[in-house]
Amino acid sequence: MSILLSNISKKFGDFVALDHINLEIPEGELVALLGPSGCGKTTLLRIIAGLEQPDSGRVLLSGEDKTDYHASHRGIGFVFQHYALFRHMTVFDNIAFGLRVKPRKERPGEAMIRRKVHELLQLVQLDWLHDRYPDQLSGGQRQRIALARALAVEPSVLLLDEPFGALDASVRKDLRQWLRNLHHELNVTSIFVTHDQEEAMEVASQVVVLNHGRIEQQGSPSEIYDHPANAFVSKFVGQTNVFHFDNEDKIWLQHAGIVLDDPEALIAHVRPHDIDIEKNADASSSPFTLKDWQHLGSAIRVELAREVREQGKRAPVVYAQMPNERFKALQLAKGDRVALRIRHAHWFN
Ligand SMILES: Nc1ncnc2c1ncn2[C@@H]1O[C@H](COP(=O)(O)OP(=O)(O)OP(=O)(O)O)[C@@H](O)[C@H]1O
Repeated sequence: MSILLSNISKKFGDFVALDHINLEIPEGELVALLGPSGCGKTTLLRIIAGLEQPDSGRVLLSGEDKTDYHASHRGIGFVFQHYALFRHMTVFDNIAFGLRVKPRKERPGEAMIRRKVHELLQLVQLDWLHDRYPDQLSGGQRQRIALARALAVEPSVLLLDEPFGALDASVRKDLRQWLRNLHHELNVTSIFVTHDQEEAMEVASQVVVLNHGRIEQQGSPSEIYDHPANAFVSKFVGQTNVFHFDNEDKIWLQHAGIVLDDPEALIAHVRPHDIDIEKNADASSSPFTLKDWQHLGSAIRVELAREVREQGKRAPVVYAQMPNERFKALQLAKGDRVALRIRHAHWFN
């Protein structure tokens, strides 16, 4: 099912939670709504689900205006972080619930329900837990059962609000991959809310970046990361160094290979992996010294301190990132003076 949101606005009292949202999601996409806390992600999800009414604007599902339809008549399944399983029911009964409460005419027979629930349990790879109660499951298992329960009624759209929010980092990582694979298998149009940019980039085919109730950018993970529409997106979707071309940064930026081709744009954002460092003759006149470094696994993050000419001013630390081998080859020690080479910058004004 495709989703079209046209001019959606929503206020709570005087507070504008959503401000003229226009968004088109083609059938079968796996979309991440990404943004800082309070930017309106959950409100938008609830409006699509029919759990909240917009003040203005329309929600079209497969081209049909469903704005005034009740949540139960939209063909949407949802999994919310705090939308707990029924504690007094077994895993099996939790998943069967949606099928058993269907109107008599649409309700499958008990044998059919049994088959379907076991199929879903195999899909989420937890068939062996069918007779347990929710309290006897781990957090990750509970989330997978909640997803199986949402899928039981064959929704045309799946909405997930911070589905892995409460889980620890390694379980989260496994479930991300698992959700991606599951989506490949089922191809249900799905939207999940997250404030974790890594999660959005890793799982989604499309990322929608929200801020203060507005869409800042929509695109594939690589479009968002490599071509951020503005400074907010650039900062939010990955670590970046911010330089100002109109002050004393200008001299060393030019030394580092930066060319300003738009005179209006004076702020350069440079990703740490777009900075290389050198310990050559150039370095003696460089304002940078090696302050510290950290191992990130396959890469090293280097902290560079910069001298500033104005007394009493301190420049922010500059971060560079490089493969372990490159760092080893440089044979650096703390306090070494280094020259910077910048491969690429994004310019904003
Ligand atoms: N029922 C409500 N009454 C009043 N204000 C609300 C209500 N629901 C949400 N808000 C406000 O609207 C804004 C957007 O809330 P929303 O839950 O959509 O944000 P979010 O992006 O999902 O945030 P988080 O990542 O923290 O969950 C917030 O400032 C919130 O306080």
